[in-house]
Amino acid sequence: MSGVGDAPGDGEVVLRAEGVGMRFGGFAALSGVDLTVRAGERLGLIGPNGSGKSTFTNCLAGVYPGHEGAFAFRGERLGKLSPHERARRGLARTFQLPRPFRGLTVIENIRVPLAYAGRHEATETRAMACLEGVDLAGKAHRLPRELTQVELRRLELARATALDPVLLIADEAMAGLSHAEVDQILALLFRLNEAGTTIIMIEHVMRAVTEFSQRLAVLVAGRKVADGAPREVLAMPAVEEAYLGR
Ligand SMILES: Nc1ncnc2c1ncn2[C@@H]1O[C@H](COP(=O)(O)OP(=O)(O)OP(=O)(O)O)[C@@H](O)[C@H]1O
Repeated sequence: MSGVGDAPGDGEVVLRAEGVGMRFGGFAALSGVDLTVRAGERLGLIGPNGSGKSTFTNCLAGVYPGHEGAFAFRGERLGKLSPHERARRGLARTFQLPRPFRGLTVIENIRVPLAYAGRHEATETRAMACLEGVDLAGKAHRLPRELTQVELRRLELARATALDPVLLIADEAMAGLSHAEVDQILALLFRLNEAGTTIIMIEHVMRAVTEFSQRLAVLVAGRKVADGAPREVLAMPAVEEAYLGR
């Protein structure tokens, strides 16, 4: 399958994963995964529970430096770069369970990553702009425990995108949200993508992932079994079987 379909497929390659694998003890959670992502793309990375999506994300983010294979990000081999060094190069992720600093206000939660990255210039203004981008400016001085679930997801997105990442991996940003809340997060992700951020969406909410993605890559039991235009991928027997558990 060609992969990129009629998406902006001729853009610069932002990410190239080659033969990525990860073992936990004797168990291969991920095996031989190749993936190419181009600038501006909206890619859905799907697969049943336990198929390796988060493991792939953790390998890419630098959490598992002992993985097999290699990543090149904007042409640079990531090698043993730490998660922090990868973030500085424009790689961002959200976590399945938002992890705000519970003792800090909403705006302080954004100022911390900005300061950590050495962006001391006007961090207050920049942090407020980030919150405006996710419609949370009105809650800037609240504590995370005062936020609703969808507001926490929006804060997580603001935290992840405060440094203007080149590539954002949104890992189950919509789990447990209502239909209307899923639409809120989708709208934010579309907005980020329109502003130039390449996005990999890892999601079980199929309505959202099919609406969002120009391309789908499917993992089953740690291997990539499909990669291409959503309609074609979802019609593939291997994908149907994986989802129907046959
Ligand atoms: N730190 C770990 N130690 C041992 N096994 C792990 C570890 N992390 C993941 N696994 C196993 O690796 C496999 C892939 O897990 P992973 O979390 O990557 O799947 P996933 O596709 O993200 O699942 P989900 O959709 O449920 O989040 C699973 O069998 C999981 O139990």
